[in-house]
Amino acid sequence: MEKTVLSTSIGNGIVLITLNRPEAANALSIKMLEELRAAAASCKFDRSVRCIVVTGAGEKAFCAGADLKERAGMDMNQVRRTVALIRETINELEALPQPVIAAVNGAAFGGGAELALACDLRIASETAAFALTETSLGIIPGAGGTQRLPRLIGKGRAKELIFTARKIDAEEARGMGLVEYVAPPEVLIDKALEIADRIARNAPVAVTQAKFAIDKGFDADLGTGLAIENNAYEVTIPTKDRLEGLEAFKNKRPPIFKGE
Ligand SMILES: C/C=C/C(=O)SCCNC(=O)CCNC(=O)[C@H](O)C(C)(C)COP(=O)(O)OP(=O)(O)OC[C@H]1O[C@@H](n2cnc3c(N)ncnc32)[C@H](O)[C@@H]1OP(=O)(O)O
Repeated sequence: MEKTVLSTSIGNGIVLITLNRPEAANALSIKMLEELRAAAASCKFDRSVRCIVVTGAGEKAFCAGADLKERAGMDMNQVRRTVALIRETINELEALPQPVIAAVNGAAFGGGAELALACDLRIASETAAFALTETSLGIIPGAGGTQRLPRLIGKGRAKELIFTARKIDAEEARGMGLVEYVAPPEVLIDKALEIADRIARNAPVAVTQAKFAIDKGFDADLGTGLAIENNAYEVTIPTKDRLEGLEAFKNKRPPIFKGE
């Protein structure tokens, strides 16, 4: 049976994860969720992985969210179980120690938008569109959308998008701070990989600790956040990479970081 998630190591510690159901707008079937979970788990424990890029196969959709055809045949308990699977998979992707970049190549609707929201950075194709369509389907965003969207773009804008289920294009998304960059479709992956490569060249322990400090500190009060930052900094002090950074600076050469 064809894989619905392709995980490809493309060198320099970068892994490209492709949602691969273009004929179904890359909707999150149970099989795809299980494969995505497995792909995330294999990155989590692999110290050689320094950055992950997630994209969708085809030109039309990044991810159309929950598989609504699969859902149509489910009873209420199966729906609960499937929504929990979507939520957990997206949470696990967010919790990866390495940075995760969404290369949004087309429509990111419902759970697809929520997947993008759980990534650390979002690069959108000029042809991308975003929407939390759930209220138009009689449900609410159930995979973090009601929580991550207001944290990213503010409560009022998030409420407007969620209450109206309005679709926005890539430029509007950028204006709101929902995406960091917009790129022409033909260079979207190159742009995402360029950023991934810049990240992958930095000291892995430093990058993962910076992610940890930002994510864990973001919702805390400032004092707690600064204490989290201090602890995260402490982790970098005994590393060989810190000494390599100093040595490379002294010798005016690029550092070679090993993640130790
Ligand atoms: C916790 C999470 C909750 C949720 O995620 S709720 C679901 C939220 N998702 C949506 O509201 C998206 C619904 N889909 C769409 O709006 C459109 O589709 C797209 C904009 C994504 C793509 O539009 P276009 O390029 O015109 O293609 P197309 O003909 O509509 O779709 C291609 C094939 O993909 C199937 N498909 C699209 N979305 C889903 C989906 N979410 N679940 C299952 N199948 C989907 C279609 O039916 C069709 O298939 P066929 O060719 O057999 O007619």
